[in-house]
Amino acid sequence: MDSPNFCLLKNRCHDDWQAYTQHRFLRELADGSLPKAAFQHYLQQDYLFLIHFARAYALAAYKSRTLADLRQAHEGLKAILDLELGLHVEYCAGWGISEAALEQTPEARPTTAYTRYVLDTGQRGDLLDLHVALAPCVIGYAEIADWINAQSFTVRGAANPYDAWIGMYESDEFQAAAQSERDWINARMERLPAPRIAQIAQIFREATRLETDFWAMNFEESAYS
Ligand SMILES: Cc1ncc(C[n+]2csc(CCO)c2C)c(N)n1
Repeated sequence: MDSPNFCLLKNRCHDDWQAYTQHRFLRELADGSLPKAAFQHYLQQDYLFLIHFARAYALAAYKSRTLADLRQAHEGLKAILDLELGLHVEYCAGWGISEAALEQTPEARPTTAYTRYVLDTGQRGDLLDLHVALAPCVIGYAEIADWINAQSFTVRGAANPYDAWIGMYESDEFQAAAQSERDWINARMERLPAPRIAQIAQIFREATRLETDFWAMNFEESAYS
């Protein structure tokens, strides 16, 4: 039998993974029909989300025993601060929303739920628990960009207002970050006993479901904010 690896985590929550990575939000983003208000809500919440995820990578750095693990955490932190947040600030500036205003955005409950789940899982568990809680995000967005590009209904270029978002997650930098995260998790899963696999599969599933809520909230803003 093959040794356990990242694919096993996805297979154990196949339906949840599909619900997350092929969500209605993404279909509409891909063909450009997503209402602007839904995207704006998403991006503003994601700004708050990324600040907490940067803290989670800092926690991963703190929990690292080796220089290699420290560098892995550093890469995640850098990608958020130097790349990802820049897109959010730029989109929002285009809509007349300043960074100061972004910081004042009230946090929606799905944002609180997901970010604090990852931070709590990381504090309670070890470095593998933390990376598995982060995996749906890092690896999921890279797979989502590939999925979007493979769909016949996808519209790219100036005709799609969300083209820059797709462009960021299909980029070599993000695809490489996702691959490095897959490799890191694969190496640590190789000799894990079944009960430990079951534990991390549960974490992966929970984080995946919280990602789905993060898409869904943008269509039902009044229920959350
Ligand atoms: C809700 C939500 N989930 C995932 C990402 C994507 N993402 C967050 S941190 C990170 C790795 C380092 O940049 C990636 C790819 C997001 N932006 N928002």
